[in-house]
Amino acid sequence: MHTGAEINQRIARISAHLCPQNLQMEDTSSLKLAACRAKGGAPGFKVAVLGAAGGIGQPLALLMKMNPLVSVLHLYDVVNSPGVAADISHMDTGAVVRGFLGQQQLESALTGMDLVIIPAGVPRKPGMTRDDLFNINAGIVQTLCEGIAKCCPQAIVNVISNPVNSTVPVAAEVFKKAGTFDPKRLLGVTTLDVVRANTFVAEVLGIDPREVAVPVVGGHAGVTILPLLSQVKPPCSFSAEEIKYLTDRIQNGGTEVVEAKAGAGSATLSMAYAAAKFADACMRGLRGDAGVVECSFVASQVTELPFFASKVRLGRSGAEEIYPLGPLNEFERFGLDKAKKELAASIEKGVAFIRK
Ligand SMILES: NC(=O)c1ccc[n+]([C@@H]2O[C@H](COP(=O)([O-])OP(=O)(O)OC[C@H]3O[C@@H](n4cnc5c(N)ncnc54)[C@H](O)[C@@H]3O)[C@@H](O)[C@H]2O)c1
Ligand SMILES: O=C(O)C[C@H](O)C(=O)O
Repeated sequence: MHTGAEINQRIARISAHLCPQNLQMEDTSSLKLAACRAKGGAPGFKVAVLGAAGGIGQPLALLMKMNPLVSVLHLYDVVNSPGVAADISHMDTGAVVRGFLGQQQLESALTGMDLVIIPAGVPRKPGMTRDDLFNINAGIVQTLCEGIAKCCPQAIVNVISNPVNSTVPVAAEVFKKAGTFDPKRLLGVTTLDVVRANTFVAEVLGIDPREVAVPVVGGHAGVTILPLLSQVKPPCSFSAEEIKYLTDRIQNGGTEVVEAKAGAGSATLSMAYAAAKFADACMRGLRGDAGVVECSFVASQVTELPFFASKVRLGRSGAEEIYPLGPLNEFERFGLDKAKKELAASIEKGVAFIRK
């Protein structure tokens, strides 16, 4: 026999699980119950996806729900997140899913998170550059990072929103202003460039892309995307024609998808795959795994620029080691000079947006 109070508690717990987006900030009893559920679940990391109802956000939420390293998954958006959360929450994997809708629930979405992934923002249409997204997306990233600084300043932050070359500096400035900036914990996601490079190089070599590792350095837009084809693993050589073809295709992979989608957005599925791969690497680093190395756009001293993408070793505190670029050939040195010129302006634009 259950008492009336026990039955009420059980109903509250089930409804918090089914409709977690309905939880109010002041509804502390439901929040406590939801927290108990999380504690009772599999050990792992608490992850928030901001922009979870979007083209990237939805498949990324699905992939994070499938990741055994995730114990709690918070899905935040300004539209449609309750539906996405309800849908994803029916998957019989370990992570407890909660949805959060609108600015008034941002703080609840962020509190206690270990890893925050940001794919919120508008995507490109044909004819646009990533920089054309700056005016809208910089403001979105600013608001979300202000929430992170307040509610989970220790979290690892993965920035996907474009233009990454500027939104990462925006995020850094927000954190500096709040006194919470830790350069090791702020990572711009450039994994899609590496994923594309591995795929296109494997096609040319006629081998399995899973056997290929191409370092891609610099940034995440046009000529700032610099694949180091002289450092491909397994070691191989390319003709001058192949180098030109591969470099152009890797640098314009995003535009290739934007044009193919013909106004319906930019890469979402391959991006969700890339973001999930990078988030998994971040969590393996947080767990203390050795030798977790990925390319990422981070605060860096590898060049004279304050931010640069290169190989980083991910550990318990984020990007614990940033590797130098290694020997570059003449083609790559030329590409690096071009990349740095464009990157300097994009970084400055992001910094100025907050310091204005
Ligand atoms: N880093 C990369 O390699 C990479 C790759 C692909 C796309 N992107 C970028 O990712 C971003 C998202 O792309 P998408 O295709 O998912 O776009 P989308 O329009 O499909 O989804 C964006 C989502 O963000 C949400 N959003 C808008 N403002 C928000 C706010 N203030 N708080 C929370 N959520 C908010 C929207 O409601 C929407 O659900 C774009 O800026 C795009 O350029 C980056
Ligand atoms: O190209 C875009 O606008 C989206 C993204 O940056 C990509 O590389 O696919």
